[in-house]
Amino acid sequence: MELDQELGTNELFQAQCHIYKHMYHYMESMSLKCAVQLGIPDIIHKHNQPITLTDLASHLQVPPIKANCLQRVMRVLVHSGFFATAKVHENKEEEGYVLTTSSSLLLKDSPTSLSAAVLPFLDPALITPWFSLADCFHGNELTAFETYHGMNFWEYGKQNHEFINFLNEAMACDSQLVSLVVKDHKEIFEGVASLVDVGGGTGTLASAIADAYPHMECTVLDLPQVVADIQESKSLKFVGGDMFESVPSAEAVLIKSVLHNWSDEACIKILNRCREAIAGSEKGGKVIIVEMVINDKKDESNLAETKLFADLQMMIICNGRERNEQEWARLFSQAGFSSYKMTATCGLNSIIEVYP
Ligand SMILES: C[S@@+](CC[C@H](N)C(=O)[O-])C[C@H]1O[C@@H](n2cnc3c(N)ncnc32)[C@H](O)[C@@H]1O
Ligand SMILES: O=c1cc(-c2ccc(O)c(O)c2)oc2c(O)c(O)ccc12
Repeated sequence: MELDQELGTNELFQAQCHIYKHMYHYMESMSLKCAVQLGIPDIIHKHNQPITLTDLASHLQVPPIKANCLQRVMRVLVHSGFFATAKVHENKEEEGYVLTTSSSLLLKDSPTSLSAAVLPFLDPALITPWFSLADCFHGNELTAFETYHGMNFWEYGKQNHEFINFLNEAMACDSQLVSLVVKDHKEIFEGVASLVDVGGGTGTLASAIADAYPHMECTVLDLPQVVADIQESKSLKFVGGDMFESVPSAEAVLIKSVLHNWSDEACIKILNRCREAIAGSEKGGKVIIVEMVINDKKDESNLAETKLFADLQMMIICNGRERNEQEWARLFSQAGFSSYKMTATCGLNSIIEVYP
C-alpha cells in the first residue's frame, strides 16, 4: 500500500517535470538563436582549441558581471548537444568549449551552413502567430499567422521584402544541404535532358544539379520578384511566372519544399501544371518531389518529432502541411498521375519520383 502510494507520488513528480520541460522548451530555441546571433560557433572554431569561458567572454566583449550569464546559456547548449567541453591542456583541470557536429553546421562560412536558417525561422514574424493559436480554433477559418498579423503569409511577404529575402536565404541554405546528395542519385537524374525547378527560389538546388549533370538544360521558375535580379548562366536559366498558371515544358519537373506551403486543393492545381509541363516528353517525363514524408511510427523519435513540428509551422503560417505517404499518394492520383516511387531519403526530406 505504502509502496503504491510512493510510486504514485513519483509519477506525479515525473509529470511535474514533464510539464515544466515543455513550458520551458522554447528556451532551447532562444538559446540557439542567441548563440548564432553572437557568432559563438565561429569564435570557437577560429580559436582552434577548447575555448575557456573567460576567452569566449573576452571575444564577445561581455562585461565581467555578465560572464556568469554566458556560462549559464552555454551550459544549456552543452546539455542539448550544441557544444561539448574538453580539457584545454592535457594534465590540467581547466575545461573549454568545443564544437559538436550540430554547431559545426552553424559555421557561417561552411558551404553547408544552416546558420542563415536559424534567424529567419526564429524571427518574431513567425513566432508571434503562436500567441493566436488557441484563438484561431474558434470563430473563423484564418490561420494563426493571419489572426495575428491581420494579413496572410503571402501578402505579408509582398509588403516585407526584407523578410521574404531573409526567408529565401534560409531555404537556400536548406537546399545547399540537400544538394550534397544530388550526385549520389544518378538513377534519378542521369539521362534527363531538361529539368525545371518549380518554386526553385534563387536556384541553389538547380545549380548543383546543373553542375553535377552538365548535359542537362536547367531552368528555375519562381515569382518574378524573386528571380528579377538573378544573373543567368549558360547552364541555368531563370523564368519569372506563376506555377498556378503554367510551368515551362521539360523532361522532368523538380519541386522542393513548395507543396508543403499549400492546401491539398492548391497542390492538385500545381501538380496538374507540372504534369502538363512534362506531357510533351518522349520518355514520358516525371516529377521529382523533395519534401518531408511523415512516418511517425517508423521514424526515429527525433526525426519524427521534427517533421511533426515542421507540419505545425506550415499549419500556423500558411495552411500548408507535411504529409504522410497515404496523403501524398492521394494527391498524386487526384492530379492525374499513375504511379510514384518513394525511395531516396536525405535527412528530413524524401525524394519522390511521380509518373504520369
Ligand atoms: C519554401 S520556398 C522553397 C524554395 C526552394 N524550392 C528551396 O527548397 O530552397 C517556396 C518557393 O515558392 C515560390 N513561390 C510561391 N508562390 C509561387 C508561384 N505562384 N509561382 C512560382 N513560385 C512560387 C516562393 O517564391 C519560394 O521561392
Ligand atoms: O520553418 C520553415 C521550415 C521549412 C523547411 C525546413 C527544413 C526542410 O528540409 C524543408 O524542406 C523546409 O520550410 C519553411 C517554408 O517553406 C516556409 O515557407 C516558411 C517556413 C519554413
